[in-house]
Amino acid sequence: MSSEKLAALDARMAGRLVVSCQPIDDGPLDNADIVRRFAMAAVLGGAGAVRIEGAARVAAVRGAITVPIIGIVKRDLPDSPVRITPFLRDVDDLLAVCADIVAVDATGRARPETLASLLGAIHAGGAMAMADCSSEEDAAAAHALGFDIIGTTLSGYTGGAVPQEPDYALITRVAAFAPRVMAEGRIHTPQQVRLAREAGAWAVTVGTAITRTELVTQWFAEAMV
Ligand SMILES: CC(=O)N[C@H](C=O)[C@@H](O)[C@H](O)[C@H](O)COP(=O)(O)O
Repeated sequence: MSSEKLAALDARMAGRLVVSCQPIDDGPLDNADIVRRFAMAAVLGGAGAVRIEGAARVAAVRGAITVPIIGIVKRDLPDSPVRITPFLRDVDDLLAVCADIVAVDATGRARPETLASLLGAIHAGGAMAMADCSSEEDAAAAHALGFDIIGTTLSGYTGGAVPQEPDYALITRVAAFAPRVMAEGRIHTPQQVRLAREAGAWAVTVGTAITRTELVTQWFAEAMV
């Protein structure tokens, strides 16, 4: 990506909070108009960008806000564990509705289309590319391929029990070689945002703690000892 476009990305997103507006599937908030309103409320609260699932929802949000949109498509595939934007047609759909950034699963797991082809399509469409990684190896490979933003999104989600805490160590390790590390995953409090920034995050994404009301309510309900 050109240095001008990267500088523009830094100007809009470096040091900013990103709000992932992905309600729980099939829950009462799982609705395009609610996602649009979550995004508008996030911007009012100070978000520098939003992360939105599905081309139709990106389109709904696009008309309501001017901050960058990170677009993804989530799929449950029968023959691959890759869920986030697995296909070129998903990239095309997100580009068609003007996602500024397209994020894709960048783990080394079996996948239907190559990471290089997804990256090529994102850049050919004029968007920025974000790699959702699970490990330092994923991040190094994605950085070498030319992804603009490296996310810790999938750390803890590729096998075994999901940890409680964010993966600060991974943020630090990736920030040692990549200029734009998105801290993402299990960041639930302002203190955790601060720690992610101290670990070297370029920007920080918070989802569940802002837009999954059922889970946040559960945290509080369970504290009612
Ligand atoms: C692992 C996976 O599929 N993560 C997804 C990626 O889009 C979302 O379900 C997360 O909500 C998002 O990454 C934000 O994280 P958190 O909700 O923990 O703040």
